[in-house]
Amino acid sequence: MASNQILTVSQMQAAEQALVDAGETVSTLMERAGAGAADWIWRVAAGRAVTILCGPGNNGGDGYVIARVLAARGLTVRVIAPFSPKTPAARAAREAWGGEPVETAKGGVFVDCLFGSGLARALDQVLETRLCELAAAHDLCVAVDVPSGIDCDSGEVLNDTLPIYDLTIALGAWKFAHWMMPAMQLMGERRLVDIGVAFDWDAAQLAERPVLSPPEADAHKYSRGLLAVVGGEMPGAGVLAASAAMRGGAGYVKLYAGAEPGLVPPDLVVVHDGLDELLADERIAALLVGPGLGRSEEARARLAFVLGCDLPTVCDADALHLLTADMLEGRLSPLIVTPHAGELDALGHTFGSVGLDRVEQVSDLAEALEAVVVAKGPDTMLGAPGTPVVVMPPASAWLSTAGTGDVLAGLIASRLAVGMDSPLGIALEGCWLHREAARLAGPAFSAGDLLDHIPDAYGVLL
Ligand SMILES: NC(=O)C1=CN([C@@H]2O[C@H](COP(=O)(O)OP(=O)(O)OC[C@H]3O[C@@H](n4cnc5c(N)ncnc54)[C@H](OP(=O)(O)O)[C@@H]3O)[C@@H](O)[C@H]2O)[C@@H](O)CC1
Ligand SMILES: [K+]
Repeated sequence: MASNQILTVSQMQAAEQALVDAGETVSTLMERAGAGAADWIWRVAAGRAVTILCGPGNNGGDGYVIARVLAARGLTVRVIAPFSPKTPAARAAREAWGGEPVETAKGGVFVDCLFGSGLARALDQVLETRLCELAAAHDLCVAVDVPSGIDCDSGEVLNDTLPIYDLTIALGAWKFAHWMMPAMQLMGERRLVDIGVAFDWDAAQLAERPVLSPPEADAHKYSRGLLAVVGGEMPGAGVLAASAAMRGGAGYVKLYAGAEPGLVPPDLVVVHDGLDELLADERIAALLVGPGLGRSEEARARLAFVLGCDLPTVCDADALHLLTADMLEGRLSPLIVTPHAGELDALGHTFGSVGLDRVEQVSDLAEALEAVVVAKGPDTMLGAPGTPVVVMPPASAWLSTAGTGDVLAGLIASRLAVGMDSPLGIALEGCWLHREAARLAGPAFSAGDLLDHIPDAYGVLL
């Protein structure tokens, strides 16, 4: 059964080998992959002609299977083959197709079977131009497995100019490039064809939508979770995070920051003095520190004090620039950090995970901090100690506005105060609430507008 696992090229090769060891042949796998891809292409072609560009490897082999299947269903199929097939399975697939390649074609659906997971370098200029011209000459573009010219594992785009596809049909399992920037921008809609690849416990996962619960019938504000948000110099960010947290499931949110009364919604409790007294409250279920904290020495001392309380904590924003290993010494409670790309780099410098690719960086940092790392951005990725990374499906690009990170931190902290799942599950709940709220908010929202959509987002996840 197709799963949401994301495999590296070497994991994919191992999976293919395991199937071959179990008695399959590469040709039967190619047949399955090609037939599955042909089904999708048949649907989107809706009777239009199909042009398939076939490369030298097994991605090209898939193309010949697709050509044969679609021609047998009565579609006009044109194959363009700048290379002759180099693998036994691709050669057999071309023979079974039995047609004559053409030099060029236009109109209908263009199918890219030039290169898949075996791409070893950027396309040369001639191939790049040919690929782009063919894509431009057709009404609809489909990439088989992955678009040609991208690195499957890193999501890097190796050529300056590549087509943007309407549909990408992943074969056997997702690759990181399907869900990682910048390659994911080329994919269009994504569909997965199952070819029998087994579930790999060491594989990364594409996040699945969590299911939240309503409060128990006898719930009260403390049983639902008391969250303290510790801010600092810039109270607006703390107010935003706390306002999100009030809608994320926690029963009670207290904000410690010098917020002006005019800035504070009436249902948010603001504490101005006595941080030690506030944090000594045994009813506190979780803490959020960082949004609006500042980076002064006072902020650093405040962060150290908060972390020293050893309560379940979310660290965001300024806290991520101030965080050092000694502040985490002896901590036993869950920690979740929510860095954007710049903060991830800052943490990498402090905790020694620079020069790695993004997946390794997130995993390494999770191990070093013994924390859940939510590397937020257009391709949000979550890491936890001893667990492969989890990648969020893309969210609204309108989230790229100031303050939405504070809202995310507030939501994750709220889920941490509710505390019904593992720290990784909790972080995912917050990310999904954020994603759903952004979807419901539509275009051009501000971070404050997002707050109004959190209750409906919650409703979607119940
Ligand atoms: N895994 C599975 O279970 C299944 C996988 N399947 C399919 O197989 C695909 C992977 O196939 P693959 O390994 O043959 O690699 P593929 O991408 O077709 O090309 C490699 C060839 O291209 C060449 N080459 C590379 N870069 C180049 C460049 N820039 N410019 C020019 N040439 C370049 C390279 O030769 P090189 O020049 O590097 O020696 C080699 O000849 C996978 O994506 C999926 O579609 C399914 O069929 C069934 C089940
Ligand atoms: K391809």
